[in-house]
Amino acid sequence: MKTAIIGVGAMGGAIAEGMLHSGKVNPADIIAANPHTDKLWHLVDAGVMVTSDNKAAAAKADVVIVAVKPWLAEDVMKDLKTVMDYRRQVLVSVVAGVTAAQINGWMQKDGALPQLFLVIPNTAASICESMTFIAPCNASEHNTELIKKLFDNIGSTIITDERHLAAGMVLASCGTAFALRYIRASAEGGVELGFRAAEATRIVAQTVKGAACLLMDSGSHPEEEIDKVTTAGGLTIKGLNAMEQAGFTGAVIQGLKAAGK
Ligand SMILES: NC(=O)C1=CN([C@@H]2O[C@H](COP(=O)(O)OP(=O)(O)OC[C@H]3O[C@@H](n4cnc5c(N)ncnc54)[C@H](O)[C@@H]3O)[C@@H](O)[C@H]2O)C=CC1
Ligand SMILES: O=C(O)[C@@H]1CCC=N1
Repeated sequence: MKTAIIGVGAMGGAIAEGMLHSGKVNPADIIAANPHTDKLWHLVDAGVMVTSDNKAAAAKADVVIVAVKPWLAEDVMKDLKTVMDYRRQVLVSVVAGVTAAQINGWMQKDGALPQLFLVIPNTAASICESMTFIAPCNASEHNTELIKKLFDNIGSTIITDERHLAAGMVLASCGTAFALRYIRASAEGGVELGFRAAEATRIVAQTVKGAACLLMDSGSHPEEEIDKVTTAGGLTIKGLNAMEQAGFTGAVIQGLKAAGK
């Protein structure tokens, strides 16, 4: 199965990197299309076909993933429509905020619509740790299974509907930046406590990874694991209470809601 990635920037690039990293996708089955191919030589070296011609890339693929900025999506997709065969090809849009209705309006061809998937991954796709949301729109069960398998290669997937994509994106795609900002804040505190910046960042990153793994391995509630850390009258509870007094939980929820508007 050949996959074309149209737009190989932060997100499209992470998908390509992840597919390579997984070892489960043959590099020769990936076609990467970007107007500027000069930054994509590492993909060429890995065996990926790279081109600046979107239509040539799409024509060769079974799955066409569009990963351009939202304001370019209409022109890019209308251009792809001229070469896509909806009987054998599937369209995947990772373009945030562009709806199935909009895409169907652009892609409708002689009364036919493409089998469409709205997909929201995150940049951890590059190391096969994405949390990816997949919303099938006029797609068969067979193709839904196929697209799920493709994105399972680069992390964890949830099949959902279009209504839930925005919330998923805020939690998991924007959420990558939010989690990293916590790490940066904590590392800055670590420097004040006496660690060098790089050392503090490594310590906090490992701590956050460990905390996430505790939840994922045990399925326990965060508060259950927090209870194991907070000694009565101890240090942790003083830290947690000071953070809450400064509005920690409220600030996180406000940030999520602002991003989701
Ligand atoms: N960055 C993220 O964490 C996430 C991004 N998205 C969505 O992915 C899409 C891409 O975002 P980023 O990768 O962050 O942007 P980006 O700017 O890093 O990448 C876009 C790429 O498209 C290329 N491009 C520009 N014009 C093109 C054309 N006519 N044909 C083909 N390629 C073209 C650019 O050269 C660039 O490499 C956006 O729609 C965004 O909403 C979705 C989920 C997460
Ligand atoms: O910030 C953005 O608009 C895009 C969508 C999710 C992550 N990056």
